[in-house]
Amino acid sequence: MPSIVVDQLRIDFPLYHGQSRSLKRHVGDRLSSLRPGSPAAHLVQDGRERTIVSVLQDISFSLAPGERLGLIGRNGAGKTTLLRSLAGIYEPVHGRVRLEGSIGTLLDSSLGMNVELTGRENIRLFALHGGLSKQQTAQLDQDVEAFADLGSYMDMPVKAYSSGMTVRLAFGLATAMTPQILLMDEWFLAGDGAFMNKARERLEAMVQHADILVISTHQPDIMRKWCTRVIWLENGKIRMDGPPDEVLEVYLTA
Ligand SMILES: Nc1ncnc2c1ncn2[C@@H]1O[C@H](COP(=O)(O)OP(=O)(O)OP(=O)(O)O)[C@@H](O)[C@H]1O
Repeated sequence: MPSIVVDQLRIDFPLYHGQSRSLKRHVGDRLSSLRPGSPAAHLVQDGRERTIVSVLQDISFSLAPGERLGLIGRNGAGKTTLLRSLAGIYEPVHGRVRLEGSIGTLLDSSLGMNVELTGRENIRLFALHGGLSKQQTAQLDQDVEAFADLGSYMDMPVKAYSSGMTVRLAFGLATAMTPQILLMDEWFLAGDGAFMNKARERLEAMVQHADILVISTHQPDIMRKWCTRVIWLENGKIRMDGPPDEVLEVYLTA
C-alpha cells in the first residue's frame, strides 16, 4: 500500500565556512540584526564556524492512499525543498523520510530527459528504465504523443523545444504510467489554457485511483479543488496542517 512517512525531518544547507573574516562579520551582523520571524531567521552558525541555512526543521507528517496534500507558504518557506526531500534528491540531516510505492515526479521540467535525444527516443528510454514490454512501449509512445501534441517536434531533439513543450512531454511521461505517489511543483500548471485543461483532467484521473499527491502551489483554488489536506510551511516549519478550507482561511488572512 503506498504511503509517505516523514519523521522529524531536518534539512540544512551549508553556506559559508568561517575562512573569511569579512564574510563572518557580515553574516554575524546579519544574524544579530534579524527580527524574529523574518524570512532569513533560519540562518544559523554551527559549532564548526560554518554558516548554514536551516531550511526545514522538525517536519513530521504521514500520508495514506487517497490523500492529496497541498503545500503552501511564502517564497522561501521550504516547499520545494520538502518536495525534493520526498523525491530523495536531498538527504535528511536529521530524521527520516520513507516512501512506499512507485513515485512520479514533476519537479523540474527536464525530468531526467536527455536533451540530445528526440521526444520519441526519450519515451523509449523511459520505457526501458521502467522495464516495459514492446507492446507497452508502443502504447506509451502513442499515449504520450497524443497527450503532448507536439506534432513534428516529437522527432526533434528535446534541446530544440521551448520550455512549455518540454513541460508537455515531461507531464505526459510522468502521468502516463500512473505512479502511486505523484510529487509536483506548481509551475507545471503554467501551461496554456487548452493544455492546462488536458493536464488537469489527466492528473485528476490519476489521483482518483487512490494515489497520493503532494503539490506545492500558491493557488488557493487548486488547493480547494485538488487537495484533501494542506500543510502551511513558514520559515521551514509546519505552521498549520488540516483541511484546505480551514488552513487557507487562516493563511490568506495572516
Ligand atoms: N541549495 C541551497 N543552498 C542554500 N540555500 C538553499 C538551497 N536551496 C534552497 N535554499 C534556501 O532554502 C529556503 C527554502 O527554499 P525553497 O525553494 O524550498 O522555498 P519555497 O517555499 O519552494 O519557495 P518559492 O515559493 O519561492 O518557490 C530559501 O531560503 C532558499 O534560499
